[in-house]
Amino acid sequence: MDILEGLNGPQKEAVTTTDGPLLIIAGAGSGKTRVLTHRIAYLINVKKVSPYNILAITFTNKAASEMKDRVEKLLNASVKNMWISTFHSACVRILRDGAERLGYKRSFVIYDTSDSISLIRSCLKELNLDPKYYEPKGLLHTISRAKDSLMDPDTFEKETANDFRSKNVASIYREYQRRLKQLNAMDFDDLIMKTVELFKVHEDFLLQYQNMFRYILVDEYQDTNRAQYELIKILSKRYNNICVVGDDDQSIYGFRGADIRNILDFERDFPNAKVIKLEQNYRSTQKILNAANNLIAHNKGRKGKKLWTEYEGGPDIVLYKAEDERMEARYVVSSIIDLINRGYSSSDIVILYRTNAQSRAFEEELAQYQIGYRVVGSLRFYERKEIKDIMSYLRVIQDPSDEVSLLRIINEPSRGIGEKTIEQLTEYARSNGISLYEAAKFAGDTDLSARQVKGVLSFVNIMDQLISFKDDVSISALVELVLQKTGYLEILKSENTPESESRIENLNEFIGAAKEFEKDNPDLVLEDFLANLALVSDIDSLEDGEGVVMMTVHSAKGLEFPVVFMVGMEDGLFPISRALDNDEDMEEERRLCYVAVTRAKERLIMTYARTRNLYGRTMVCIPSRFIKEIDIPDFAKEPFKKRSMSVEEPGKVASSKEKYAVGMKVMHKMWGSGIIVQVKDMGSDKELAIVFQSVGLKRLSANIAPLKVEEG
Ligand SMILES: Nc1ncnc2c1ncn2[C@@H]1O[C@H](COP(=O)(O)OP(=O)(O)OP(=O)(O)O)[C@@H](O)[C@H]1O
Ligand SMILES: [Mg+2]
Repeated sequence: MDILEGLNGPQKEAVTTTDGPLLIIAGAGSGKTRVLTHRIAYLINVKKVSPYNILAITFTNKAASEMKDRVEKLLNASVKNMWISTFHSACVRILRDGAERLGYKRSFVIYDTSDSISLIRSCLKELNLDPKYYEPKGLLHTISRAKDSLMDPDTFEKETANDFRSKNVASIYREYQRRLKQLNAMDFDDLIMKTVELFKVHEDFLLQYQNMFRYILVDEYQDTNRAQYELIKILSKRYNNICVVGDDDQSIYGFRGADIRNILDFERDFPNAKVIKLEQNYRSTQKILNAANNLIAHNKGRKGKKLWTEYEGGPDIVLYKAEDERMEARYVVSSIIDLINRGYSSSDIVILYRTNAQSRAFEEELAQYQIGYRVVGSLRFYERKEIKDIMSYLRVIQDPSDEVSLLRIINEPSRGIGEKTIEQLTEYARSNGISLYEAAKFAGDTDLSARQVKGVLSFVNIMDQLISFKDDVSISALVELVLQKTGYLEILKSENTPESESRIENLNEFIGAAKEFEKDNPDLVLEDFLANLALVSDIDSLEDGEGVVMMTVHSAKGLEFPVVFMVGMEDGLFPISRALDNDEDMEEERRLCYVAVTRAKERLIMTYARTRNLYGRTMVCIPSRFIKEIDIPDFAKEPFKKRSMSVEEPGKVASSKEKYAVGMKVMHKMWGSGIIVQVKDMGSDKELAIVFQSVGLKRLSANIAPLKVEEG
């Protein structure tokens, strides 16, 4: 197979310009990733470069394995051992080889976030600092940013430590690094920083790798941080065959230390760099590209470029205004049902949102119609740690003998109730034939130390209090009380990291879910609420490649879908509120929106709500400024065929099978009310798939089922 086949002129040039520095700066969907894969194949097949002399870097493991697949197809040979990987996995491989030179053992361990946090805790103890004022997660975040810009503890101290607190932070960083090394461990950020250090200190080692990686390729270059940039700069110094592809308009990781200067300054740092622009887009319709071009034109400081395509026409972009977030979810899901009926498969469709907490409304609505979905890059709402924790609290309040739930929360947040304590309590419970919760009340009668007893009793105290509130306050108020009385919320607040912020958002969203439930079911109690949650959270997991995809815009980078829903298009949500008074953040939000728009191949549907309950608050919303900037004169107002809701009077028997359509509400004699989700032609009859509130999905014959059409 000819490797240059299926490439346009500039793409061919990019593939065949193999020597010297090359910057391919091009808009979304213009074939950058495709150029990289063809370039690898070209180097190997035509230039006879050994696969071992190539290093290709992508942003995620998924992207790396996709790139391998594509190269294998082009070459018709296996590339299993090739260095096509993320920055982190490439560095692990290099460090396994050279870590001994830095005083680590070959077998160094890699610490994940939770390991790192417990280590920071222990450093605080060592330094006699109070974790209340030096919150471990916040510290880790600070240390991580320092490592992103290659600041070791000394540099960090010199450059930032100018008051009492920051001096202490520098000491914590120093102690943390000392302990890591002592433990023969590296955290994620060390992987990059230590590799750079290794190369800087050991020239012979560097030379060995420079000779090995004669050709270096980097995808999504706009999102590299300083440390990663230094790494590729130092590696490519000898042969200078470095090809980076990126799109300054898609730089969206500034908050994680990605440095847009890396792309804007490439030509300065690599003199003689050749620059190739790709402008033809092969992904999207012209209508979608117009939207993307209009939007991004509002950013200053960019290397201006405009996308075009031969794919004229295509369906109009849809803008839908919903009354509130539940109507928004309902609209999106009924549109999805319509699209599926028109032949799209559910995995062609993605719902993109700005923050994870937004997924809940869609998850619930999709579950109701039994449409499979996957939440990518994060957990489903009800699988998230903080949500499981709060649900466990509620379960224990409902039924203190629920041991599984009790064990989940007895030391969450940490109250010094460790494994040993729990073991002893369990034993006491078993030998006295009582529940673990009962046993906890008698902690004083066990062999536990005074300190342990105190911890256990204070937990029981809080829980007893909460249990006594159960019947007197609403469910949502109870949830708030749990978060307050247990200190759960306070601890998250003091962490003050993007992660803890998102946990708080999710918890507030959970309060919102409880409020919704109360409003809809004023007579129901905690037990019913929990039963209802069990239903929503218990959906079978899907095979890979099935189901509607849901994810944040951040995780959609590099991907493409025939149908894209962009939901929650409101000022304060997208763009996110903190960007409203900060120009730099606003430009990053706009790039993020550009990423979202350019994921769409055929259809783009944007929705916003007039009012929104999010994070447990009701807000009156203003449509996103990005909608105006996208500036489409003719948004389709009624995107999907208006469903023939009912031509009959409400409640009248639908006698003709023609009367049924997807989305109709019907009333069944036995099963009560339901909604038609599919109509299949069966010759003279039709098969109706209906989701009933009482019994779930049923398939019925239109001719004989005892149905009445309800008012839409
Ligand atoms: N010359 C071409 N002929 C036909 N299809 C092409 C061509 N170049 C790219 N494509 C197709 O266009 C789509 C977008 O390509 P690709 O993902 O490589 O773009 P990209 O520039 O990496 O996009 P992003 O900026 O979103 O990462 C893919 O489906 C790809 O197969
Ligand atoms: Mg790409």
